[in-house]
Amino acid sequence: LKRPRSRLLLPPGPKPWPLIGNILDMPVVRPYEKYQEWCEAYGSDVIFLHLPTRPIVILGSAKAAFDLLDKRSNIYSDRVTSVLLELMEWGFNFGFMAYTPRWRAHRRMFHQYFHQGIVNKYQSAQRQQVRTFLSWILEDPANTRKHVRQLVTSIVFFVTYGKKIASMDDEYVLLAQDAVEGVGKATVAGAYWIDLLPIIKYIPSWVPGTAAKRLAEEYRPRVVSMRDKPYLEVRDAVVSDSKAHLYAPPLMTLPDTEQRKYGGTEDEATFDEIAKNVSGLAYTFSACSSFLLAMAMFPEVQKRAQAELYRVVGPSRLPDYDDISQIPYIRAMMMETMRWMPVLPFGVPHALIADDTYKSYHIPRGTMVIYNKSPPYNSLWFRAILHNEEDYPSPNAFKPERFLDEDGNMDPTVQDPTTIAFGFGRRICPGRYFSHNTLSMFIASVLHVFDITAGVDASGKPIELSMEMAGGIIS
Ligand code: HEM
Repeated sequence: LKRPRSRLLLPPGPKPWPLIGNILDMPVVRPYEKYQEWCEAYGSDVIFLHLPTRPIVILGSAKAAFDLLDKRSNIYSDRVTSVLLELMEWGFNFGFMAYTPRWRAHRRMFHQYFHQGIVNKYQSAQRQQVRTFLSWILEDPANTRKHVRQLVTSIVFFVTYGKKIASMDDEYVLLAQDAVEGVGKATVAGAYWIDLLPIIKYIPSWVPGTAAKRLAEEYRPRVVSMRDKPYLEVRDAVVSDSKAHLYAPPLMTLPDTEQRKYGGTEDEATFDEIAKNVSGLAYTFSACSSFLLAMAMFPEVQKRAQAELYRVVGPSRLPDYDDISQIPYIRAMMMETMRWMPVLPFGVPHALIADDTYKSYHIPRGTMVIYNKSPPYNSLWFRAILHNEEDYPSPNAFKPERFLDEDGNMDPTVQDPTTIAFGFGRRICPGRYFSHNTLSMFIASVLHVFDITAGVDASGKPIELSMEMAGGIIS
């Protein structure tokens, strides 16, 4: 009540109830469908929702997302700290931190290890892990999904801790999988009242209506184990100098440089948390899986890529990074994977640290901003941004050619989907260059040695594939 009211109108949206605002309107299942309905009903790509703790703005077009989250990223880079994620002990991960000096310190340090000029240092580990993965598929193609999960976990653990992951049922793979699953469940905006009414965290979890607390209690031990166990194991090995089981000089244990550099300084705690930051695992898993699905659904694309690989690499060796850089079609396939089935349908919500005005509407400080960029194929958002006919004709088709000119080179006039899929402004994904190297090696290596087709059912009939997503914050 004390805050001065702006004379401008708030963006349109469903009518709020006294006190509880739009709590009851918040969709829990397939929220993007409801968001789409609102945008159509109110004829606006900016929708406003009143919630007791903070308002929410939903952006329904790429233009609105760029205008606010990118061009005004000095005020749109905060995060809404989720009570539920905090209760699950996810607070150490800077992707969830508010726009504070602590976040800045983490981001700066993460950047030192993953910026564009340095990521190629990890290429040999990425290449080695992908090649090992090929042998798993050869032996056991029925478990491809599990192998992909093991691969992406192996790459991150190898680079961070110098550890090899022995099997797809490795404790660390399962821990990471479980912990990330908790994020998916916790982050559907408005799904849990605890984020709307934080007082719920003080109510015992046996009281009806405190499902979120029970969810947090279920996932907390898994998150804590994922965060601390591998880190402590490697740190102990470094301290006791028994590094025999480590295969590489890992990021976090380069004893002469990093440890000594940060030991005893204020940066030590930041470095410790960065070293435990295995974020990005689930994103890469999603992208690799979508790519495999696309290949099974669009065999002609697969054939063209294989022909290109055959031309450049030949039949007697596996592709390397130099080869990949000579094949624009592979680069185009990566872009198409990001566009066709984006990894984070809603991105990660940003929040606003100062009052703002957009399209003559007032957006108050503290508003949480969700950009609804890519839910399933048939929704407005998907068409509007990464599936719009104008930028991407026949948007449901997986067509890497759309990014190439007549001579087969990259066509700079086509909007690069990675400018959207990795987020915006000061919060843009800092792991994008690293992920690019993983994904390009994955695509080239898998296609060079395998044909990807749908599996068969019990009667031997090919399984029908569709591009429907399983839901949650990560596709
Ligand atoms: C296909 C793979 C990936 C995709 C599509 C992706 C996408 C994203 C998106 C959309 C965001 C949120 C940006 C925003 O708030 O606007 C993000 C944040 C982040 N990503 Fe990625 N990512 C991928 C892989 C990775 C990898 C491999 C790593 C780690 C090496 C990583 C580390 C992070 C971190 C630390 C953040 C939080 C940044 C912050 O809040 O300041 N990501 N990512």
